[in-house]
Amino acid sequence: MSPPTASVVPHQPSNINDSYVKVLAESSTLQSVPSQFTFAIDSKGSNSDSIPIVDFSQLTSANPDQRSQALRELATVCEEWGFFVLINHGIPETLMKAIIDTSLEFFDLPEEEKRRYEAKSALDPIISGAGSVITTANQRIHMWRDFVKSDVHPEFHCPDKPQSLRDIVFEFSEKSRTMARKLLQGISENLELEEGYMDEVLQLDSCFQKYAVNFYPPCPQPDQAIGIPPHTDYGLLTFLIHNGIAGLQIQHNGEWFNTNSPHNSILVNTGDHLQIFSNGRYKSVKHRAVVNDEATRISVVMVNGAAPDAIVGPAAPLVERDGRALYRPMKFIEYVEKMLSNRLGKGNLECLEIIDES
Ligand SMILES: O=C(O)CCC(=O)C(=O)O
Ligand SMILES: [Fe+2]
Repeated sequence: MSPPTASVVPHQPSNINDSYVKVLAESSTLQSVPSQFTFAIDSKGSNSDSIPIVDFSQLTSANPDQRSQALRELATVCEEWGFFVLINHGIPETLMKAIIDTSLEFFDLPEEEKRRYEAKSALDPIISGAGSVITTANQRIHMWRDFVKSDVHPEFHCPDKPQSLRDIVFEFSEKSRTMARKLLQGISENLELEEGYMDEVLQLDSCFQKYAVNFYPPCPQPDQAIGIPPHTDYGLLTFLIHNGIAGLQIQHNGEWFNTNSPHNSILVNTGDHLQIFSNGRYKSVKHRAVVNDEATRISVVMVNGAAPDAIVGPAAPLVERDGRALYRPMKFIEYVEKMLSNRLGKGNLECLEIIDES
């Protein structure tokens, strides 16, 4: 007689709050949003033809007139929107597709594989899970999304599986870093800072980058759940691409706008550290991810920041020009830790605001 085969018991989360949203969404009996996810929201955003587009090839053009024009446009979009659609950026379409497809495969891995990266601390270099957040109203919200994140610079980390992920994420992070540096160079010129000042103060050669993937399964009641509630991002510039399913909304003049992105474009938003560094000139844009009842949406995000150890405060020449600093300086990585462990709670930027009592 052959020995009995061990019965394989699939991982049963001890508590529904532990469950991956993907597993929940795939359950054939799910018809409404479980109560712990309930977050009533009017998810219909406005559409606008005026969401800005920045042409990267003009920003890097050898033609000085073309470049000056592109720089002026960049200054306006950073001041007025904090968000733009980047086109002609030069990242190959094959790489964009590969990172979306391979990131998607991560969520099909066996649960044990994904649970290897469950967070032990906010600064773990690789984290995967399904997250909940505390809002300003002290409410715990379960977001309708699963995620995986890894730090990719200055140290490179990446989940072991899917096997091809490592090379793809490495290449994408390198290319997006080069792009981030060029955009920041343009921003630095627009802020009339001396060449090299920003690179040196923010130690951009060792800049922090995080790769993050958000996986939003179809939701039976999209107006009763949220992918990610309204928040701003830490860092200087966030890049985002997705699988063609809309869901990112940005706040502009108090109104929520749907973002759409032409084929092969990259969505860029300004982060808290750019607001701090620019002494409030460039606001970190508030955004959220809404869900839908038809198709799985995936977004691949690359956060671009200063070096982990760089102290980020308002740029000294701007403080001099403005007569005062609007924010207290803080080490980049301390801010990230603060934000991740209290994510989407009280605005982190508010903690650094210097109130003028004069
Ligand atoms: O998935 C999206 O569109 C938004 C993602 C996002 O805001 C984030 O990961 O911080
Ligand atoms: Fe975000």
